[in-house]
Amino acid sequence: MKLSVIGCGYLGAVHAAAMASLGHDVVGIDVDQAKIDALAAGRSPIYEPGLPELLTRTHASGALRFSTDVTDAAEAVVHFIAVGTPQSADGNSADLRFVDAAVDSLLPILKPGDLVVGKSTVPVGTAARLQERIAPTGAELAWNPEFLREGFAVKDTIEPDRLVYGVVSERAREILDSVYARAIGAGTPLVVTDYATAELVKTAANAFLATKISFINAMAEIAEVTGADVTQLADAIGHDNRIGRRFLNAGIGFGGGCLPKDIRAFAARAEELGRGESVAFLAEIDAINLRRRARVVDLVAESFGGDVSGRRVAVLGLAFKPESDDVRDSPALDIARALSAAGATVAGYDPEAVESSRRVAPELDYVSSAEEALAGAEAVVVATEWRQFRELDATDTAARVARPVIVDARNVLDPSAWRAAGWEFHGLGRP
Ligand SMILES: NC(=O)c1ccc[n+]([C@@H]2O[C@H](COP(=O)([O-])OP(=O)(O)OC[C@H]3O[C@@H](n4cnc5c(N)ncnc54)[C@H](O)[C@@H]3O)[C@@H](O)[C@H]2O)c1
Ligand SMILES: O=c1ccn([C@@H]2O[C@H](COP(=O)(O)OP(=O)(O)O[C@H]3O[C@H](CO)[C@@H](O)[C@H](O)[C@H]3O)[C@@H](O)[C@H]2O)c(=O)[nH]1
Repeated sequence: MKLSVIGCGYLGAVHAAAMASLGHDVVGIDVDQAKIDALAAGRSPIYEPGLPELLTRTHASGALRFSTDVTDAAEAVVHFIAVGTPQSADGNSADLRFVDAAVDSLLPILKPGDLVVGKSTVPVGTAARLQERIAPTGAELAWNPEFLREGFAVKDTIEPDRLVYGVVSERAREILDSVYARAIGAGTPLVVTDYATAELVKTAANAFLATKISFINAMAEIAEVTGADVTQLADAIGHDNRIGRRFLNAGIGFGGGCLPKDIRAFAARAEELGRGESVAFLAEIDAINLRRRARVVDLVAESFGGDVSGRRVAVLGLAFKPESDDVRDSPALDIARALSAAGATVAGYDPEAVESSRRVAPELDYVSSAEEALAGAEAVVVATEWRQFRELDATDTAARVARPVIVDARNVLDPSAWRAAGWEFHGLGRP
C-alpha cells in the first residue's frame, strides 16, 4: 500500500520505517529540513535501538522516501498524522497547532477514498472535528492511537500489544487491517470502536501508567519515614496478579514527551467537558511525581550539611529513561539543572543524551564518560538506569571519587554492597 507519515519525530520516523519494512511503499514528511536530510540519507536523527538498521534496509530497497514537500505524499492512499501535541505554552492543555497544520497541509492533495489516520495523542473530540474538516475532499478519518515505548519503539510498532481503531466505516477498518496485516495475522488483539473511545483509550492508558508509578512513589515517601523498603514492598504486592510488578519501580518518577503532558492535557480536557472532578486525582499524581525530583536534590544537599555551592556532583544519566536520547521533561536533567542552579558544579554524563541535553540546558557541564564524571566527585547521583550505571562496581567507583556519597535515584544498585565498600548510600524509599 502507498502510505505517507506526516511528522517524522520519535513516533513518525519509527512508524514510517516499520511500515516500509512490512512491505508498504512509504513517504515520510516533516517540516524540519535537518531531520529529513538525515532520514533521506538513511541516518536516524534520534537514538532508538533498531531504527538505524531498519532505515538502512528500507532506504536501500527504495520502499522509504522522505521529503519536506507534502505534495510528495499525493500518491499515498493512507496518510498517518504523527506530529507533536506538546503542552501549551500557557497552560496544561494540548497544543493542537501542529495537528491542525498537518491536516490542513493534506487538504489540497486528498482524494476521495483516501484515509487520514491520526496517531498523535489528542484530547477527546479532536477526531470528530478533523473529520468535518476533511469531509469536503471525500477522504475519511480514522483514529489509531499509538502505544509504543521509546527504547522499544521498533518492536512495539511491528508487534504491538494491541491495535485500536476509531472508525466510522467498515471500509476504514478494512484499510487498517491491510496496513497492519502482519500483526492482525499474528492474532494481535484488536479493538474496533468510535473516535471518542479510541482517543480516550490512549489518554486513559497513559493516565493509568502514571498513576501506577506515582502510587509506588507515594509508598516510597511513606517508607522513608517508617524505615520500610519500597522495592521489597513492590515485589510483594507485585506478586498479586491483579496488581503486577511492572511499572512499580519507585525512583524519580516519570518524564518524557508523553506521560507528564498527557495527564495534564487529560485533566484540562476533562475540565472543559465539565468533568474536572473525575480526574482531579491526576493533579496529585503529577505533584507526587515532581516531589521525587526535589527529594533527590534535598538528599544531595543534606549530605553537604545543606549547601551544595561549589561542590562537584556527578549526575549519571540525563535521558528520561535508558535506551533513549530523549530529554523532554526528563527527571534526570531536571535534577542536574536544580543542583547547578543551587550552586553545585555538575558533571553530567549520559551514553546517548549529552547532545540533546546540551541543546536544552547549555548552562551545564557535560563530560564524555562516566569515569570523567566520577573523577573528583563529592557526590554521585544515578539518575537514569542505563546498564553501564547499574553495573558500576562499588569499590572501583569509590577509588575514583573525592567523597563516597551516592544517591541511587532509580533504586538499581545493591545498598549493602555499596555500604560495604565505604559509601554513604541513599536510595529512594529504602532504609
Ligand atoms: N514519542 C513516543 O514515544 C510517542 C508514543 C505514542 C504517541 N506519541 C504521540 O505522538 C505524537 C508525536 O510525538 P513525538 O514524540 O514523535 O514528537 P516529536 O516532536 O519527536 O515529532 C513530531 C514531528 O512533527 C514534525 N511536524 C510538526 N509540524 C508538522 C507539520 N505541519 N507537517 C509535518 N511535520 C510536522 C516536527 O518537526 C517533528 O519532527 C505526540 O502526539 C505524542 O504524544 C508519542
Ligand atoms: O516503574 C516505572 C516505570 C517507568 N518509570 C518512568 O516512567 C517514564 C515513562 O516510561 P515509559 O512508559 O517506559 O516510556 P515512554 O516511552 O514515555 O512510553 C509511555 O508513553 C508513550 C507515549 O504516549 C506510550 O505510547 C507508552 O505506552 C507509554 O509507556 C520514564 O521516565 C520512566 O523512567 C518509572 O519511574 N517507574
